[in-house]
Amino acid sequence: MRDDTPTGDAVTCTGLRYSFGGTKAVDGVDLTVCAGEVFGLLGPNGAGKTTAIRCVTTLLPVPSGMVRVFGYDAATQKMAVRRLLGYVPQQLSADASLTGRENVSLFARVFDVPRRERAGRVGQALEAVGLADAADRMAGTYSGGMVRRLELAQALVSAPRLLMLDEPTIGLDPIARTSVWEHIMAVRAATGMTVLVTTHYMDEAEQYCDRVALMHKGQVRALGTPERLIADLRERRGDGAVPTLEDVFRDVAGSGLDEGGGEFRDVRRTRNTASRVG
Ligand SMILES: Nc1ncnc2c1ncn2[C@@H]1O[C@H](COP(=O)(O)OP(=O)(O)OP(=O)(O)O)[C@@H](O)[C@H]1O
Repeated sequence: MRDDTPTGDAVTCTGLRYSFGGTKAVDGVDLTVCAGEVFGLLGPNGAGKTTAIRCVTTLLPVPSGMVRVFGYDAATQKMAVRRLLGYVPQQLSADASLTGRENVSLFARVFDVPRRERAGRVGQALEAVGLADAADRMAGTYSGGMVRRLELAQALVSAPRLLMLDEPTIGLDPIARTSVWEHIMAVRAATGMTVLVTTHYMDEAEQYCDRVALMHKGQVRALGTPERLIADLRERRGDGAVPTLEDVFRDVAGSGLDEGGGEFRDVRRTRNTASRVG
């Protein structure tokens, strides 16, 4: 019998590069996401986070370097990689004119959840994100936090081993942000899935991520547990003050962090995402 249980590290990127014309969006990224951890890819607008994770999802090709997901090559074994993934993109992926249940059912069909298991799995996914009671309402009537949780259910219905979330809490109020994270963490605790998340909310990363990579201008400038990165900066500064993860970021990114903060396209996309869930 074939054993499909994925083994080894969840994600390995080696020398990953991706350019849009002359723009080096990802400029030589090396990182490993261990199985079962919550890994945060952090950085300001335009740092290269979305491009990097799109390469991992196989939505973008890997023109240079290597990306592996549980050992499968994202360039040559796309379908094997896709079968292991759940992905919540920044752009809206729920249909406002369908109910929550219909939206999740659609994803169950797309991801080939066996017909006889479908209704049960859709119900479980909605339950897992706290939407069981609202499942038969139109998604158009949901609050921003509920829409994000619905998108989470869509990604969870295929029981992914690796859940990838691009800015899952952008534009949400603090209560809705906490609720999204609590549901992610509960599913992760129940299933042992790996979570790879991009965010520019340093406080969330500090609270929920086991390890983080700080990206700036297409490169990983620091990588480790939030505690280690903070302790290292504290030691370097030697003034007794306890820095935050944001201080660490400013330290590794230098003054570049304040210059512009991404191109117009990046800011506009962030605003669009924020306003459609807000
Ligand atoms: N489709 C595209 N065409 C041209 N350039 C792009 C495109 N998508 C991204 N870029 C550029 O690539 C760089 C990295 O963008 P990317 O979206 O990966 O950053 P990000 O860290 O995810 O930003 P954000 O937080 O705004 O999502 C930026 O300079 C951006 O302008």
